[in-house]
Amino acid sequence: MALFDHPDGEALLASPPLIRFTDLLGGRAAGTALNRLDQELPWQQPRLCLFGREHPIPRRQVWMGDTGYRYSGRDFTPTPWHPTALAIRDAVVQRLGRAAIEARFNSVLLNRYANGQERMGWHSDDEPALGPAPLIVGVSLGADRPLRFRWKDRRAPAFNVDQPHDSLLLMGPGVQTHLQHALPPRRRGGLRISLTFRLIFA
Ligand SMILES: O=C(O)CCC(=O)C(=O)O
Ligand SMILES: [Fe+2]
Repeated sequence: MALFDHPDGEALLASPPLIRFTDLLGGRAAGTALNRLDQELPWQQPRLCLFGREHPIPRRQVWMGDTGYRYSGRDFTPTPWHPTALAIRDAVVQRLGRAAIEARFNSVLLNRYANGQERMGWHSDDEPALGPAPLIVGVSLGADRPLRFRWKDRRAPAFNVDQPHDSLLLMGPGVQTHLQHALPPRRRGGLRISLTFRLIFA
């Protein structure tokens, strides 16, 4: 079976591969996971330097995993694995395994958006420590906020990907090379927590 054949995923792009899977944990478990992560993690709002000025990021975040991480010129020491994040990681690996996609993750960035105003700007997850062709998986819990993609060479129009509660979005090899993504603000929208799983090479 080819690497990106996917029995129950929905291919939003074939090349580079962008595939969405829904109903990752199941209704009750997904709600419980959202609540536990919301209440039990040490959410932080670091200040980042942008165009020479420091701003608090417009969301909260936690780095979790086995290795430190460098992001926007800052070093982050990870929080130890929370059991809920580990359970979600296991569910992701299993679900992808059923689609014949082999994945391994040693790190996750959790983002907490309290409301529609909180957001993430345009970027690619292309830090050298992720290797040249990373497989990154984003899991969404809570409010449905679309992720917006644009091609770096503007060869095709930008597009939105819906990220319903309890879904996962796989960004396969090449996605970070050729596209950027952002989580734009929305007029409405409640709490959302995303987990983006990565494999970091020490
Ligand atoms: O919250 C999201 O859906 C986007 C997260 C993201 O792009 C990231 O963690 O790098
Ligand atoms: Fe990202």
